[in-house]
Amino acid sequence: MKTLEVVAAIIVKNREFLCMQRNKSKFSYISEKFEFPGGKIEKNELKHEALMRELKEEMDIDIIIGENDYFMTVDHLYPDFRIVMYSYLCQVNSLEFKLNDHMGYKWLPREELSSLDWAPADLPIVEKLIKEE
Ligand SMILES: Nc1nc2c([nH]c(=O)n2[C@H]2C[C@H](O)[C@@H](COP(=O)(O)OP(=O)(O)OP(=O)(O)O)O2)c(=O)[nH]1
Repeated sequence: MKTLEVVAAIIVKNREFLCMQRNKSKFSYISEKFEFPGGKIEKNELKHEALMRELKEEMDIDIIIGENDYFMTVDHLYPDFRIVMYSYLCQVNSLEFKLNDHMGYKWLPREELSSLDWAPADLPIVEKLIKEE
């Protein structure tokens, strides 16, 4: 089975988390689900560099992400592929972004994160965010 290495950004502003809604997909289990923005790491890319590139491409966001912002790794088996997802936590004071690649978004406080229909691989991240305070 194919393994995808993915990076994702947990962006926090005024104690609210940026939750992005994926577009429709042929894979029902990720279609229109919520996720943390990011994408696949390309060959020879460092993880935090891949994440900055993806945020620029998908949302026109310029933020600096460093190895120190690492939050957790999720290893999840979907029916058609496996993903290993490295997440990074980024605090911002203000943020403008575009929806180049998503159908919508929500800013939610920690206690409301579990109300969304998340991509299954994101659930361990959401759980850890809810527990940490
Ligand atoms: N970016 C991101 N991907 C996630 C999350 N949760 C989750 O299961 N995924 C899955 C969905 C996709 O199968 C894969 C990431 O692919 P992607 O489509 O976002 O990445 P990409 O921009 O590099 O892809 P592409 O459209 O260029 O092929 O990881 C998440 O929180 N963020």
